[in-house]
Amino acid sequence: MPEQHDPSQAAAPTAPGAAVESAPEDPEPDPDASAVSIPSGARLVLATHNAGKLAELRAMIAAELPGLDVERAVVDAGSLGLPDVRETGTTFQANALLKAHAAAEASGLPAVADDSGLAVDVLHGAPGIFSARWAGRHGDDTANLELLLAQLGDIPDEHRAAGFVCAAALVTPEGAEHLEFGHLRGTLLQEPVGDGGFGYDPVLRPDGLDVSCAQLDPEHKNRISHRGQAMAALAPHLVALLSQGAPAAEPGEER
Ligand SMILES: O=c1nc[nH]c2c1ncn2[C@H]1C[C@H](O)[C@@H](COP(=O)(O)OP(=O)(O)OP(=O)(O)O)O1
Ligand SMILES: [Mg+2]
Repeated sequence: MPEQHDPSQAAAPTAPGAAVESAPEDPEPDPDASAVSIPSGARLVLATHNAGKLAELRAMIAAELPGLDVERAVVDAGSLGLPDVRETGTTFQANALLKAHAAAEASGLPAVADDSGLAVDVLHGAPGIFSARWAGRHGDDTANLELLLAQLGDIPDEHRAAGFVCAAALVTPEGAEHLEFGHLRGTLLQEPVGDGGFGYDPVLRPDGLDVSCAQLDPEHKNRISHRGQAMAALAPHLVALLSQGAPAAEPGEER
């Protein structure tokens, strides 16, 4: 009987940075081997499946690492085909670390993950880590926000203090971890306002401003946001990691 082997069905384990043309003739794939194909030039994985976060994280990394070719060097979990990680942790930091470890292990590249959410004072910090699934179904921003507004329907402005929280984790394939936090305090509006951003942006008015997060231009939001703060704190670690094995220093720079 001829051996059944369809190379198009085979998953190719790849070394970090290697472009794979064809599958190996190995009929017994190693279950531990990565089935992820890494585009050449990739240096960092953003371990998120949230398009809104991804756009913000890419812009932040471009701003923090001006020498980096972000288009090429920064890939995301979705485009690598990495599965969504079950967020089994009970804190933002635990879930950020879970997501970053999973992506770093699967890709062989350093990975950054963000676990974030909205914490409402009168709800003792809820929705918190349950922000993305507050209305029951994961990632339905409109349903989440409408449920929250309905729950707080009787609460007057002076008791609507809330804040975004972000834990950002950088994990290397060897398992080294860096974890940083950021917060953005504000007041929950009675109705959604603005059409920028994502998630709960239309219902949080940052302290000191008279617009919602969804009315800020992206640069302004990133400058003051929970995610912006956490990523700024992570930046020196990212710079140190990504400058390892980097080409040359700037002309004239002492080494
Ligand atoms: O700047 C923000 N502006 C508005 N809403 C935000 C923000 N930052 C987090 N949020 C909300 C969205 C989601 O309801 C939850 C994050 O949940 P979180 O599990 O961290 O992300 P996710 O599941 O959407 O994507 P992933 O886990 O793949 O990164 O908090
Ligand atoms: Mg999530």
